[in-house]
Amino acid sequence: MLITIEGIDGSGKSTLLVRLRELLADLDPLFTREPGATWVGDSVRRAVAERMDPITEALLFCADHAAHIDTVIRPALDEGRLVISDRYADSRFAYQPVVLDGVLPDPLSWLRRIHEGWSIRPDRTFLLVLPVEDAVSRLDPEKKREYFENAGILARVQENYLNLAAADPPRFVVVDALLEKEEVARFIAGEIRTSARSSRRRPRA
Ligand SMILES: Nc1ncnc2c1ncn2[C@@H]1O[C@H](COP(=O)(O)OP(=O)(O)O)[C@@H](O)[C@H]1O
Ligand SMILES: Cc1cn([C@H]2C[C@H](O)[C@@H](COP(=O)(O)OP(=O)(O)O)O2)c(=O)[nH]c1=O
Repeated sequence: MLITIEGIDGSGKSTLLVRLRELLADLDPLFTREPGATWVGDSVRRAVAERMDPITEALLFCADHAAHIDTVIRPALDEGRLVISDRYADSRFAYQPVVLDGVLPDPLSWLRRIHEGWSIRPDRTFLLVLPVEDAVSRLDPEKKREYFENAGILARVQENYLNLAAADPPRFVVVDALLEKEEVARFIAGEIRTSARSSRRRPRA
């Protein structure tokens, strides 16, 4: 079963993942992430840091996804493991339309098309949602920021995420990321357990 965790920068994904490792240890999940589960992720980070053109950036994120599926996700799912990914395809569908706005006529359709036929659809996606000002105030002022990490861009990214969730309610669980950390983690861990118990075969995209 494939579970993905999504949300804007500062929504609490990394914090949640640390706690899920403890709370779900008995299920022996494989924890992974995008970008950066393979060396292709280094190219993505470089492209983002150098502000390469948006098409190059989107295709590199996509290449990272393909390598991630091939080397990490598919082998683990084939072994019947529970896989939990910190960001996945929905990050592309939420972030890149903002970056590609004005570059392509319909960025979301283009992004969906280039995932078709090979990407694996998650069984469940937990989307952490909070007011953008709260997310920005949580970001570490000492850490170098990607250009995505500004309130104007993140507001549009979060709107895209909410539209994705509204279009696919069986898959998405929208979680209030302002709740106390432990409450967020326990709720999501409980939902993953329930899904893991009831899962039979995993559907593919
Ligand atoms: N539920 C929460 N309530 C308050 N602060 C939180 C919560 N979750 C995370 N944080 C804090 O917010 C900051 C950003 O969280 P982080 O997990 O790094 O977010 P992300 O990985 O989504 O960018 C960290 O300082 C973290 O301790
Ligand atoms: C996976 C993915 C991430 N991103 C963005 C979200 C983040 O701002 C940035 C890096 O992701 P991430 O590594 O999660 O952020 P952090 O540096 O806080 O650990 O890339 C995209 O724009 N598209 C994508 O497909």
